[in-house]
Amino acid sequence: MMKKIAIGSDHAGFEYKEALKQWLEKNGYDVKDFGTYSTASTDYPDFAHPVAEAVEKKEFDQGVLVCGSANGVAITANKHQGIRAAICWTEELASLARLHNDANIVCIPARFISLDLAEKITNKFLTEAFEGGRHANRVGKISC
Ligand SMILES: O=C(CO)[C@H](O)[C@H](O)[C@H](O)COP(=O)(O)O
Repeated sequence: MMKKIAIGSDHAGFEYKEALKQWLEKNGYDVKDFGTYSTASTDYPDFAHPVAEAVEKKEFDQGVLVCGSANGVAITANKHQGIRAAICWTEELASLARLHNDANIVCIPARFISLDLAEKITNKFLTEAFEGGRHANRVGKISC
């Protein structure tokens, strides 16, 4: 079955978000775009909250959020109880975010990495599975 992915960005992440959306569709993912829809200046919580809420409600399997540094979208998404949003700037970090942290949203820093690397990170994040075991105990202790 096609994996359902929620994607969103602010103005700083708009171009990468558009490119990642195309890449995801080309690679067989079912994608919903939560905006923004242009490079006009915006506020990242307006897009990070809807994506996080949709993933939290399990309407989507995973999420992709993009902003300039990835800090804003990650901080916002992690306010949601059911969300583990991870800032990833290497493929190995994306891999570890899945294997060890069972992260469900990948946060891409568009102003600091190439688009090619952003695609590789997204691919790694969406294809790795949580290892469970000792990591499940730790993930279980995150919520307060
Ligand atoms: O990186 C971000 C938040 O963590 C945002 O994408 C913004 O780009 C950043 O805050 C800078 O804002 P600006 O209005 O683009 O200067």
